[in-house]
Amino acid sequence: ALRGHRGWEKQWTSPEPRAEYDVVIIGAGGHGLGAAYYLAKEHGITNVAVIEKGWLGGGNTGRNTTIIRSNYLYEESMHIYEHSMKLWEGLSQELNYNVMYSPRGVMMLSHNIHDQQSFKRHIHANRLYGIDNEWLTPEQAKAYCPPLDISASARYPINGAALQRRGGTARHDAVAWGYARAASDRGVHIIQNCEVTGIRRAPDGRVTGVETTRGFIGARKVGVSAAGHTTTIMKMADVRVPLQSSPLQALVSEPLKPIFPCVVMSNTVHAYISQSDKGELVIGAGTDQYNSYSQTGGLQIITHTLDAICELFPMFRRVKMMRQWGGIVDNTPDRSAIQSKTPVPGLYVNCGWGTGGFKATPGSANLFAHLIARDEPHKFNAGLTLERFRSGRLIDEAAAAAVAH
Ligand SMILES: Cc1cc2nc3c(=O)[nH]c(=O)nc-3n(C[C@H](O)[C@H](O)[C@H](O)COP(=O)(O)OP(=O)(O)OC[C@H]3O[C@@H](n4cnc5c(N)ncnc54)[C@H](O)[C@@H]3O)c2cc1C
Ligand SMILES: CSCC(=O)[O-]
Repeated sequence: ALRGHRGWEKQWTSPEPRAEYDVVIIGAGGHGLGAAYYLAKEHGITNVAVIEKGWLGGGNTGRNTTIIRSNYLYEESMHIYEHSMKLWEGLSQELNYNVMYSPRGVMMLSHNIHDQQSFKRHIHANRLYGIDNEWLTPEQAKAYCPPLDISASARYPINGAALQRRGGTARHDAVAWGYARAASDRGVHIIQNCEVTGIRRAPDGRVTGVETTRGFIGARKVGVSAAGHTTTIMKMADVRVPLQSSPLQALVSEPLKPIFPCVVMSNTVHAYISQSDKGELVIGAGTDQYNSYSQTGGLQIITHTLDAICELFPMFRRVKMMRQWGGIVDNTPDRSAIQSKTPVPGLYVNCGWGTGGFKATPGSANLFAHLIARDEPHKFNAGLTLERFRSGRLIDEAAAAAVAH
């Protein structure tokens, strides 16, 4: 129950933009809204505006399959995803908004010796860092998720699985709404239906504000948190960012009685599945193989994914699909995020979360706020620099990305 339930009055204000703010954040997704909240709450910076071209939460934050986990390979990744996981565990209380965090377990299926070696490497690395992750035999995987077909005649044989029991799901809309209300309560302005069309700079190169469809808005600091649209925005400041924007699709089935107890993912067959609290099977696919800003995607991608789901879980072969959609994900060459200062003084960028940034929402927001407020990274996001693509100090998480990207 929400403490001090507020009835149905407005959840957040929708003010006219001021002429100037201390900080402007471009993008009212979970990352941008959360960063504004933490700027106010942890750094006392409340003269902040989050500028959103559409409606808050309407981007990937409201379009994802809500999987949360921290079982990545490298220390830089484990820092930020585990920081996030710990924030997820207390987020409903922090925001006084039920984000429906559900640690039901995330199980990554192994189909061949390569999968097995890769997952066991992740398990050992995670355990060294203090992150829970364990190897299951096929029989143990079936016991944890009874609908799974582990028979020897299965189209995609299973030789084991990696289980993170603290992994799970959360309600994506609620995360955006919770951060928006909490930020707004602390004086942050959320300016929706206001597209950023330019980034203005002073003669010495420093950022001075953003051009928008509702006029110029001045700011000493600008944080870009626009996911699939990052490259087009950073180009407004002559900053190139190594991202590929492409569609990632998901779909939901007709509602069923509770039948699916956890999250199951398969890198090899490009499919993952969970069941929402409304009873729908929530199914995700790999990315489309082309760059695009369309929030749709190719039919062949989801039919392949449904083939895989039907082979892994034969009992779902007669279930009807109800709705399909896509988002535009921003993948970096090494499949790790960028949270960094830029060559433009006062301009900061948070991007590259690709297909896996929902799980990072609270951690990323918290650390992006730190970077903007202090003009230097926290130790947990210090490795996520734009510079690494020049130095070659990459953080290769393609295997942990979990589906074909
Ligand atoms: C189908 C799908 C499934 C996914 N599943 C998972 C999952 O299970 N687990 C997981 O961890 N991750 C998942 N992801 C990835 C995750 O959704 C994203 O990485 C994450 O939500 C990004 O959050 P964000 O706040 O950075 O971006 P967004 O929520 O996309 O917010 C960016 C905002 O910037 C706004 N914007 C863009 N350009 C401008 C402009 N010029 N002016 C003003 N505003 C602008 C957009 O309108 C948008 O609202 C999935 C993504 C998709 C598409
Ligand atoms: C879209 S893949 C979801 C994840 O990274 O756990």
